[in-house]
Amino acid sequence: MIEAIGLTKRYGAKTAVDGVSFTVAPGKVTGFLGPNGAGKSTTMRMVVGLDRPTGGTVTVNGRPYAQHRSPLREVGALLDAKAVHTGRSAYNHLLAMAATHGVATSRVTEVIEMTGLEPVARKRVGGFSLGMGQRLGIASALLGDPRTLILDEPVNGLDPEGVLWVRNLVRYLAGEGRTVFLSSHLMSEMALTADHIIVIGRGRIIADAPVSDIVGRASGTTVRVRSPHATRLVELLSGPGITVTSSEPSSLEITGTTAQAIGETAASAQLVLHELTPVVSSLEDAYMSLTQDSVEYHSTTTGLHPHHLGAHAATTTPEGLAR
Ligand SMILES: Nc1ncnc2c1ncn2[C@@H]1O[C@H](COP(=O)(O)OP(=O)(O)OP(=O)(O)O)[C@@H](O)[C@H]1O
Repeated sequence: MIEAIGLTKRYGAKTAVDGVSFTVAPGKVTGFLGPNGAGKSTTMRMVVGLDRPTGGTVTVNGRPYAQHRSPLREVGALLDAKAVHTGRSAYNHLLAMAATHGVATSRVTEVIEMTGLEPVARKRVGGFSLGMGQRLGIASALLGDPRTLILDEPVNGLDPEGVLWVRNLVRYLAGEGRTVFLSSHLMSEMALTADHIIVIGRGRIIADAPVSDIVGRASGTTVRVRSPHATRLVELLSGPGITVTSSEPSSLEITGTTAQAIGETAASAQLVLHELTPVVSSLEDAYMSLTQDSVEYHSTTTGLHPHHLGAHAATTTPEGLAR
């Protein structure tokens, strides 16, 4: 269990994490999602005492990380896979960690097997690929058989097989009742891996809900309509909370009402419709609409769908999704 209350981190004038409060519960995988620079790593570093909060508190299994007698057994963390730059072999690196933390030598062999590192276990870590480095980082995190796992972008640099392996591993660990907190900037990956998602943008929590809720609340809010009488239909539909965007004259994207209401309005005015489609958002869509205001640096190829750009005033606001 991880509990943050009003957690804040400022670097000079820059507020990296801005008064966030959240709970990461045991027995499930909680995804920590946000665009680059949102504050994920800083938050995770504060959880394990690597960064000192400017304000607020964070505890792991009921205590601040530093107050645990054997922290490695409480919390396993993968924070920067590239941090291990050593001439030692993976086996010796893990052995040294085990020795300094009172972990049995047999556990080293166990985590090497669990993470598929056997073929390279005797090789110098300095020469590892990013993927192998990630596996070693995860092996280190698992070494103390901790109740809580914190993994910062664990699938970075992994091939599809590696991504699948991480997904199965974290689901397995959560299934054993452990607390699993992992960050990513990829909603698609989180959708397949996490049970619960906390979304952070510009240092603030913008959503904290089960995966199904996040999609559910964002979906069904847009209806695609094609009609030769689009202009008349827009006049009839206009009202508070309704937003209409149009990429071509006969085609509309309408938010703030339902397909049923639009169909009835059209029928009573005898307007022909060529299409009436509720657009169910994918998780990626939900994420984009949640974070579109909180991306630090927009590029011109953000992958935003045109309707997101137009549907800015949609009724589903980030605040509306936050708990
Ligand atoms: N040591 C530091 N000094 C100054 N600013 C920092 C420092 N560490 C982080 N920041 C800033 O704080 C903000 C949050 O950074 P953080 O690394 O926590 O984000 P992130 O969500 O993990 O992003 P990424 O996925 O890019 O790592 C960013 O604007 C970053 O530039």
